[in-house]
Amino acid sequence: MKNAKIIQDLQKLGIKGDYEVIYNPSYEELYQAEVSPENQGFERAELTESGAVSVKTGIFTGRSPKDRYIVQDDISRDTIFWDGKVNLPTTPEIFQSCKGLVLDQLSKSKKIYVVDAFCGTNADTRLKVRFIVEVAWQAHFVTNMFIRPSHYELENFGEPDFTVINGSKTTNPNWEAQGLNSENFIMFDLTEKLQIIGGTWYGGEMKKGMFAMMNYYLPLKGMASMHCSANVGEDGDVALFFGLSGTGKTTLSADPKRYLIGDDEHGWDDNGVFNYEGGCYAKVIDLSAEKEPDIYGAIKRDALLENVVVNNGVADYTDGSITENTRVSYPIYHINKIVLPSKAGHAKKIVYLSADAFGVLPPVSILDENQAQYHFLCGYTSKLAGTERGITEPEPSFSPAFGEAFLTLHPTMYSKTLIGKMKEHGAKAYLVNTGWNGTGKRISLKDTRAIIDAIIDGSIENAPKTKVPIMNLEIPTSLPNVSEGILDPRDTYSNVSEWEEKAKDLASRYIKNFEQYCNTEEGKKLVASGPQLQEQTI
Ligand SMILES: Nc1ncnc2c1ncn2[C@@H]1O[C@H](COP(=O)(O)OP(=O)(O)O)[C@@H](O)[C@H]1O
Ligand SMILES: C=C(OP(=O)(O)O)C(=O)O
Ligand SMILES: [Mn+2]
Repeated sequence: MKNAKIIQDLQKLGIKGDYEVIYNPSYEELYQAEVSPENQGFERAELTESGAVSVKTGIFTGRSPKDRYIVQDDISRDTIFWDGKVNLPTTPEIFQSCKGLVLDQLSKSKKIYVVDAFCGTNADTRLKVRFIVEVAWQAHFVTNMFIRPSHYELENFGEPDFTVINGSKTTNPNWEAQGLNSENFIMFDLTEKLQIIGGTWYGGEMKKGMFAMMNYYLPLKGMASMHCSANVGEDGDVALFFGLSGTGKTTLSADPKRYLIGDDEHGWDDNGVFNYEGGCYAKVIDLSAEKEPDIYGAIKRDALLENVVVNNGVADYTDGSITENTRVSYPIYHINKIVLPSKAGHAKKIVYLSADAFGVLPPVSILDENQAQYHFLCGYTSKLAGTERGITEPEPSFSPAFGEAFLTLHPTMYSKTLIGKMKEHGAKAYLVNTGWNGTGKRISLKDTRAIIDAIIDGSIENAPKTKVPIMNLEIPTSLPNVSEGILDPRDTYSNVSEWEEKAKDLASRYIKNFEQYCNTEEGKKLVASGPQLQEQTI
């Protein structure tokens, strides 16, 4: 019996005691478990009018990067990028101590949910991940977000490649003596191939945790591993949308004219682009059926809302009183136009989404090959409110590969692999500002969508163009269906000198940030492709 084998596996891992195992529950079983009156506190879910259930994730409504550690040992020592910020080192001893806490917590459970799922569409590069959780909606979350194996695949799942044990109900009392940041922890051990979680209930730690692991294994095999959404047109033309949280990956990839490949995490190998996930995780703050019909329509039975205010069973998407980072997860087939399995050919258009809080960047710039590399390494954008603890308003940030928080290797590993693929397949890159301009307002979704259309149908290449000084960017001055007077950011200021002042400030930030890449000839060569404080002389 499968369950007897799973219980044996859990006992071997150190989850003792007498518990019932619920293995890969169906959506119906998950629903019954989530709304059970036995649930306490944040375990509870409530049914909403759309058919989706809604939960609160407790004090953690976003990721907690300062509590995230990777064990430093013989496997990780010389491979992980120990930048002192994203990948914080911990010792095998501290990991074992926290693992003990998580095992003790689960050993007290009467019910344990075990979900076996895939991370990665292709059999040769996917991770077979086993999630072990005690909260029903956490099992629902990973069922939505990861690739659901077929019955046949589940029968033949074999040993997992990676295991995630979520002990969100426990915290670490020894954190101070152990020199950790807090009683909460998210830890990875690459030798044991294990992620453990304590303190935080936020499901994003499991989702982005496995993304960080794919970001480790795939580039080491020469593949690009990317924080981007992806879609494909009728002709098989693939577009990628890179960007930090809140910049528009999910929104802009749900395009009724195209087929969705995935909304957040992809690889690119010799055959093309492929999704890591089996679902989407969309922001729902201010969501409306008019502006975002595909995402709105995806919120139905089996979708899982997080931290949304619900009044008498009706979700109020305008209410950000719990967090700005209100979310919904749903299986990818809740979007009407998709490709399944989630993969397609090689990408032809690469869009870097940047939400510029300074209002300096043009809504769209056309990048040449060196600029494509320069801006990918810079990853200039803003951290938007909500997805990370402590971020409450847009904070300018240079996030290499538009995903610094999830890079396990040196940033140049990601630029090398991506730029290599781009050159091989003749892909063109564009920098799109989905943030602010001189009006003080965010560029409208309608304008951004028209810009994306012009990139995808190629009309941007035939548009009249000009060069924006200081930022050293080439822009179109007119595009079909894009509002007049916004394409050149200088036109959105009452006085051009205002823009210039801000642009100089931003340019010096770019230049300073890029110094870290100037210790190689290759890096130094790219400086000329970035913003310039002096007029360039040839
Ligand atoms: N011009 C714009 N382009 C894209 N998104 C915009 C724009 N203006 C406002 N938004 C809003 O910003 C958010 C983008 O979030 P999302 O697509 O989930 O980002 P990501 O997937 O990159 O985290 C959505 O709530 C969307 O409605
Ligand atoms: C879910 C996250 O990001 P995104 O908004 O890119 O989906 C996250 O950063 O935890
Ligand atoms: Mn997203």
